Amino acid sequence: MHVAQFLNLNDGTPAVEVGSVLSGGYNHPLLRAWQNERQLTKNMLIFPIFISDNDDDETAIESLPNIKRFGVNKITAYLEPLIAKGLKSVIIFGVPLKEGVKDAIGTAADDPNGPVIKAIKLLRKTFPDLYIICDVCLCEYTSHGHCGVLDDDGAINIEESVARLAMVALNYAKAGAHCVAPSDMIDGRIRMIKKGLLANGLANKTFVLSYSAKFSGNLYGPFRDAACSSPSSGDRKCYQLPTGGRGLARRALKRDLDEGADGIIVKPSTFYLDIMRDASEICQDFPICAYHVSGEFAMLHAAAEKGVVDLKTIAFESHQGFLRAGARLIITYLAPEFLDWLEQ
Ligand SMILES: NCC(=O)CCC(=O)O
Ligand SMILES: [Zn+2]
Ligand SMILES: [Zn+2]
Repeated sequence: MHVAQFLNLNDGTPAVEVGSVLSGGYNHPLLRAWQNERQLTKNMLIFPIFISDNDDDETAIESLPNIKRFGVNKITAYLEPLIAKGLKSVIIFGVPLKEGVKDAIGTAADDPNGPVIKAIKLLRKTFPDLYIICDVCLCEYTSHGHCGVLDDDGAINIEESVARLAMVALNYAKAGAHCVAPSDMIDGRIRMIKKGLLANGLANKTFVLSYSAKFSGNLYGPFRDAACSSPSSGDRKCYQLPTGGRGLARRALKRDLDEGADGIIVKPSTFYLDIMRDASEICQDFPICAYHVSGEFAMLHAAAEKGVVDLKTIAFESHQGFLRAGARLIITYLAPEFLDWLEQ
């Protein structure tokens, strides 16, 4: 019996109508590629690198699979094959390991002989086409491990923090960084950084990529192992956003654009796709970057090791999700793997 008769559809309409059939639109691999709002490409990948002040350092980080901390004498040999495979950009995190180098204002952050400034100069010279982003924060360099300068009562001193962060950003730009990315989340630093760059003739040469929507939470643990940057007391909840703070994130995104950000970061990524979507509306004329943070990366590896997921498949699924939500750049520890996977 015809299905229309069986269902008592006596009006002569077929059971499946013209507009019901979507599958004809994606029944071929090429058609599925056409459905992607954006295809993941090598240009989108930004690889985090940890540079310590031990020049010969090459240390594996247990909680960050396949990721090592390098000294300046070891980093170029590590990056060379990745750049040959198409890596276009890195974001540098400095790690001071030497005894006594951390202080209240994070002097080591922009020490001319410190790891970040040395790495910027070395990478600019060795890899002229590599785009160099520097994370700008104080937490790796302060004795208290907070992201700014503190008052006596332990609260962030906004004025002093912002001034110090702008100084660090300017020194990175002067050393040759193409982009500075302030991750501290302290109010007003984007405007001050822009002012400093402008006053020194560097505003037109330096991209300010603001961590505008950075949430405090449980996903930064492996990074803190790598960068040795856990706060010695308290937490970062008074400057990083609370998990439920969608409205705060929207306000921070608008504020940072007003202050002159050239691009923005949403961090972490997987659990904050709504924020990424918000950012793609609020910052629609700006590049939006997802930061797939250390805890997210470690979770994917752990699940893959347990056989719960396939690493490559889940990596594409998660990163494709960031693009779908509106991101156009991705800071990811999976960059080396993607360079291989995107060749296959
Ligand atoms: N500013 C960098 C971080 O706070 C952590 C990133 C990560 O967990 O990968
Ligand atoms: Zn910090
Ligand atoms: Zn941070």
